[in-house]
Amino acid sequence: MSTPHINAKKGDIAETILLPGDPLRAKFIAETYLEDVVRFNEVRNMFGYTGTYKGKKISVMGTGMGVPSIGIYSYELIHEFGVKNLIRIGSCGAYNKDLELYDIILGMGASTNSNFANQYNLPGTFSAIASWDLLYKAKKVAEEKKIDVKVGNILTSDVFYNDTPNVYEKWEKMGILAVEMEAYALYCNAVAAGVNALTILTVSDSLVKKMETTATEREKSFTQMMEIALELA
Ligand SMILES: O=P(O)(O)O[C@H]1O[C@H](CO)[C@@H](O)[C@H]1O
Ligand SMILES: O=c1cc[nH]c(=O)[nH]1
Repeated sequence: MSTPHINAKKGDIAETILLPGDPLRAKFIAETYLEDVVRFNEVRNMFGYTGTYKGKKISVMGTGMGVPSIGIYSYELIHEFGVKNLIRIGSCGAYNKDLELYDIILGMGASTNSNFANQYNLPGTFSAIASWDLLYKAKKVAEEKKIDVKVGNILTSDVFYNDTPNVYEKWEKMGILAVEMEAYALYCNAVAAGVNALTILTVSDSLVKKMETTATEREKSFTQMMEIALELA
């Protein structure tokens, strides 16, 4: 049951999958946390792995950057491979002044400047929200692990390098905690198919404080977010 983008058979991919944007973050998670790992995808170097974590089957795969990319992968995972729980684990830029590097956010909802939801021909604006079950579980896991998490609205942006200076201040005024580039599409695809999705983010940089982590840190050091997500299988 291969697709143009995923060279795997149904059954090769677990019902629960972690989805970092970076395929090398997927490789790191598979190598660091999973047992009995099999790589099920390498098309376009978008590595995907299935293994077990504490005895439970779980997969992890990169999604690439941006709404179109995660739109493709999440749609195929849901509709061709029967995936039921899709947990994005991404980096984000803080809009809120109280957020520090490495803080963790659970994306209860995603706002956007993307037109992804136009395809549904809705007579209004669609609010994309996380699965309550996954959100609730992730919050409980974080509490058990004594990891502080912020829960709230995030922005899924089509633009990384924005030509309009300080546009983040308008979103911050509306309670947006941080910006990333995929959650809105993931939530749309999940809810339209009746499956579950959640986005967990680690603050990789702050637009307010003008601080940032390195590429290697983004690949390998956001382990608290990974460890929360792994418990959701
Ligand atoms: O770290 P990932 O998961 O890729 O997430 C964020 O990082 C990328 C931009 O650097 C975008 O994909 C954004 O959503
Ligand atoms: O989309 C993103 C991700 C991380 N940091 C940002 O500033 N934007």
